[in-house]
Amino acid sequence: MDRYVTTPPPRLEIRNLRRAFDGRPVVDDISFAIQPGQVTCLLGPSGCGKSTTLRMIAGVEMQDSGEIYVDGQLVCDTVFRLPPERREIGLMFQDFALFPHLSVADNVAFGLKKASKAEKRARVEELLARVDLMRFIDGFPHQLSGGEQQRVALARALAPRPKIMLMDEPFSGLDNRLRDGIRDETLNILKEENTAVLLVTHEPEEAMRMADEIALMRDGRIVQQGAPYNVYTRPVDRAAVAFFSDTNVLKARVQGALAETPFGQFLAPGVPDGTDVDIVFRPQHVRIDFDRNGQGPKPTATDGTAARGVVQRARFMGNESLVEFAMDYDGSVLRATVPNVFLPKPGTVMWLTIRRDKCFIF
Ligand SMILES: Nc1ncnc2c1ncn2[C@@H]1O[C@H](COP(=O)(O)OP(=O)(O)OP(=O)(O)O)[C@@H](O)[C@H]1O
Repeated sequence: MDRYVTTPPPRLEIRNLRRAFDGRPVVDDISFAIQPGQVTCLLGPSGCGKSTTLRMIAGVEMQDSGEIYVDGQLVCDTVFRLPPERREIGLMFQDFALFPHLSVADNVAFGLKKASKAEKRARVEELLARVDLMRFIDGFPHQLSGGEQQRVALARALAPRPKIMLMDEPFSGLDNRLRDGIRDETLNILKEENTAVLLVTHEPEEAMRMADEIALMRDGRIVQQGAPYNVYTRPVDRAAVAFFSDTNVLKARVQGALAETPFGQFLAPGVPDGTDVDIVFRPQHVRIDFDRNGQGPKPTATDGTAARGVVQRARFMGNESLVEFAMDYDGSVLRATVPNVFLPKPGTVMWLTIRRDKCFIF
């Protein structure tokens, strides 16, 4: 019996990928790996280098340095370059453009160059059944809705059994209600096919919904990588918090490992005396209490001291209400969200506390 258990190499691995345009680094030393059946999301604002990374993996853009491996085999470095069509990579982009003059069946069969007629037909039928579109097999793209076209595009991309699927904002052309369903369905099919998926998006909700792992990108670099829960709850910096949600910021100076604020003291272990810090927290972690004869709630260890604020504006957002307060201590605005309907009148005096365990100090 074999005494050694070897772990297979990742389905896709990129090492130290770099690309500059006109001397400006656009992809700046990016490395990551994706296993079969895993969805990794490159998430970041417009222009941070997501699409360029994807294009290098697809083979339509050359890197300045770095390597790309599929199943442990070198696909591309600065000397060797496997042509795009031999990389066994499927592509899905926002403007997925089915071929308008080809039938649905011929669109799906497009990448099956080497297969026999019978094999092609079998694979086309299998995939169209999988995306629940067999009834359109002899139809043409213009007879399909946007969502149906998207599902044909998925079937077309999957037909040659790619090892890796690269998706660049593939759902952004669809309207909201349709999008959730198609996203989930696409994800199920990709998982069943055991495809490694690299999805590019600038929408945190999409990344949280789809990804097993998020790689947060900024200015050509990956600033944080991990499971969505970890990236959301343990952000590396203020911008990483702000990328996922609205934020509030308190400024404070540290003395004796404590940051003094109108909401009481915050622990700042290891921060040198005299350092100015930002205490960052999300609106859902602000607690609101009514004013009782000019008093707020008593200080507690978990919520600190209450600070007095006056309601400026309250808006109903569907699942929650967003209330903006002008704070007494310096007139700055803090935002709080409250589940369901909570619409106090502008001018109402209230007391705010902040959940200590949900704050980030940078
Ligand atoms: N061929 C090119 N020549 C010059 N600059 C380029 C080229 N391709 C991309 N860029 C620049 O590189 C930067 C990153 O572009 P890229 O498309 O990778 O970003 P992105 O994160 O995908 O953004 P978006 O979500 O808007 O597509 C941008 O500033 C872009 O203008």
